[in-house]
Amino acid sequence: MSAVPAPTASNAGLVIEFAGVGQTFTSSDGSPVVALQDVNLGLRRHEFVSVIGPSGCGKSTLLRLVGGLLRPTSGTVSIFGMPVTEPRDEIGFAFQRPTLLPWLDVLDNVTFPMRHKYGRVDARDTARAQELLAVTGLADFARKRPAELSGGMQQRVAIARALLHDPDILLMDEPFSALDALTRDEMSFELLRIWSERPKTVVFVTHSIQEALLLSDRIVVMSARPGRVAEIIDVPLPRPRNLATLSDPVFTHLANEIRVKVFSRKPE
Ligand SMILES: Nc1ncnc2c1ncn2[C@@H]1O[C@H](COP(=O)(O)OP(=O)(O)OP(=O)(O)O)[C@@H](O)[C@H]1O
Repeated sequence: MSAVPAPTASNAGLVIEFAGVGQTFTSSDGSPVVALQDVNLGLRRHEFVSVIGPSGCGKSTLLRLVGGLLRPTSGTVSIFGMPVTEPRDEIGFAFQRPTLLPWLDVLDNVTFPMRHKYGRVDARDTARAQELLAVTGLADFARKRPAELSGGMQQRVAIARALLHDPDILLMDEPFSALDALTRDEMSFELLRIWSERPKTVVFVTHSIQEALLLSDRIVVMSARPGRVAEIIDVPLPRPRNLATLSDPVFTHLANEIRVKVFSRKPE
């Protein structure tokens, strides 16, 4: 068994750290696809960080690396100072589509990861799932099937499922992109409420500058492929954020600034 290196003084305070990370895939015709190149990035405890950038710049790849679904071709991704070598329990994942099991009701969908992992669901898991359904406004829908819910409600079920084991880290890959604009705003506020009640380090991939600004402490702007960290922008908007945040002059100013940055990053 290989020894796990101890955290170093430089990364001790970081929850997630990318150090010189590169990811090269081999495409179906055998040619290399450099998805990420020399990514250096550190995320602090309970920080909400969004990742934004042109299509194909490696945003999902970043999440898959943190989630242990992929090993970097160069550099190291660490969680709490330990290199990620496989999926870990302290991580929750929410994807673009809710991926619920249609034959299970809402409650059983939320507890499904426990059944899948341990072969059973205990009373504590069920109680926690019910609590999360209450937090996400779905208490009355526990016994409904996914097909009986709206898209926004299904996505909330998926988020409740990702939170079931109260992970320290929540990875979200465009979780609201399939929703209409109103539901999207509503879901953003809902997520902020959950995050403030149960703080965790969140990495949130989005194409929406508005969503990134509304939610984040910092926004990572990626360059077009090969994806690199082009810029990290602090979001000094006060919390709690609400509808008024959207018309804050700082919000408007930053939205314009980020728009220029994202659109000026043409593929190389
Ligand atoms: N398993 C794979 N095999 C080959 N190429 C891959 C693989 N996974 C990703 N890629 C390529 O790596 C690049 C980055 O992909 P990734 O999905 O991370 O980008 P993204 O920024 O999330 O894109 P989008 O915004 O369109 O969702 C793309 O060019 C993609 O085609």
